[in-house]
Amino acid sequence: MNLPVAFQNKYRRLLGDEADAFLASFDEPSTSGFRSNPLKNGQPQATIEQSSGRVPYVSTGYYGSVNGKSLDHVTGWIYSQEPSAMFVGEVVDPQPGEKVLDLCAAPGGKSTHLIAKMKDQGLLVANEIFAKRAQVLASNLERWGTKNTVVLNERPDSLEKQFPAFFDRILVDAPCSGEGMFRKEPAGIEYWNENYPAECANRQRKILQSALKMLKAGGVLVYSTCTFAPEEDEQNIAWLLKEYPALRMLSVEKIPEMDDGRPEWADQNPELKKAVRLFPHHMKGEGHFIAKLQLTEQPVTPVKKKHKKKGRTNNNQLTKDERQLFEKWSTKYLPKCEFNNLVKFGEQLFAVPNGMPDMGSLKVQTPGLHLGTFKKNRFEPALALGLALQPEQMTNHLDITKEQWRKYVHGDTFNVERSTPNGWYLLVCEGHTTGFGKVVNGIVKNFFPKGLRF
Ligand SMILES: C[S@@+](CC[C@H](N)C(=O)[O-])C[C@H]1O[C@@H](n2cnc3c(N)ncnc32)[C@H](O)[C@@H]1O
Repeated sequence: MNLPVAFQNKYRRLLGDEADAFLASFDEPSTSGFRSNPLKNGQPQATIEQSSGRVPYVSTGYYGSVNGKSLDHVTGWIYSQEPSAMFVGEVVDPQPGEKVLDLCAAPGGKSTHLIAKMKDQGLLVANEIFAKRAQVLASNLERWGTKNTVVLNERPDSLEKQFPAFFDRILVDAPCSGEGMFRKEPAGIEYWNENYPAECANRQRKILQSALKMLKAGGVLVYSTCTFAPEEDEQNIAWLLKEYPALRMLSVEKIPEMDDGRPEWADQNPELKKAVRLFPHHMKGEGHFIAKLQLTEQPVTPVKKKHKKKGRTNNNQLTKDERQLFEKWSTKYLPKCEFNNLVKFGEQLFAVPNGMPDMGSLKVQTPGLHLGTFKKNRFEPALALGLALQPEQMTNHLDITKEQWRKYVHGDTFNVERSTPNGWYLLVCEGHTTGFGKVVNGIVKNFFPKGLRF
């Protein structure tokens, strides 16, 4: 790989004897991987059989690539993620019932991992600053089948006022110079110059300042990058520890192939050893830096008074007729499920997770579980609801063949036995809930969203 000379010189200076092995690793093929989804009702056997083994530090992690059109992928039984990035979710280690923020979340590798570790209990706020990327994030989380995730599309400093000292854990998986992505995306090398890591470090510090205003006393902050640059890694953590005396480093349990953080690449503070470096010349994966910190006391920054924002407008409230329509539908088809905090955005119905404060004027991509759409006098269930259900939760579920599933994702109708009663069905293929279909006189009408068909 054609690495810039200044890049090579920098890492020769930093790594000494190890530099040859480090620089040679850029000529090796990149490593891919995937995680299985414990929120679903089975194991993605078909994909696991194609894998080349388990990732030793993530119980749901495997080495191997993913077919984006496979049943396992389309129904969210797996998420494609580079193996060293998988360690971040393990370090965050969120617990069921907690309030967690993933501040730089798209496309959703870490968010899907975090909500899985939370057993989909509590609240995950997944935020992404760029609108297009926030859409991709929402779509990936929809496939994953989460009920307790809100997707926002905000700048970190706009969130501060809405969530003062609110979260138990915050992940800042920061935008960075991406040196660990050079093997996968060699085009990234073109952006690199000697000053680029320092520019990224400035932006990262601003994001960290916002994050700290949203962390509870006793809360945990995890900072990660996919770059090797000390400016963005140890030097940013050294800066945090100086700037915020109420922060302390927490140890990260490492496997032998993982490296300690390098105090000598920052201000010599030995605490920096508690951070972890994943290097591509020491282990399988593209590389990462992760540091875990705890806020020991009251929030370090004076919490700004929450501005009184306009509450949810009447447009978000359901009319009596709509409420009755949904209740009738859910009593018939989902008698064992309970949906709280119902809100409407346009004609779309959502269940907002418990514990989510008023969203005021925030840019909301998805305010919770998308239940469906009101259409004149009908309620039409959403794909997200279908993907968040277990087959036995729905009164009617229909086992379909792989061939029928292919017709479904292509947007076609297909036939079932004429004696099948009319009504809504959760379509289940080889144990995977795939979405809804409506049986009308032996024909399954297709409700797979147009934009996702293939
Ligand atoms: C390393 S990526 C996140 C990857 C994601 N956590 C995952 O695991 O899939 C960093 C993200 O930060 C976003 N970003 C860029 N500039 C930002 C800023 N100034 N503040 C917050 N996020 C930013 C990028 O759009 C990008 O989606």
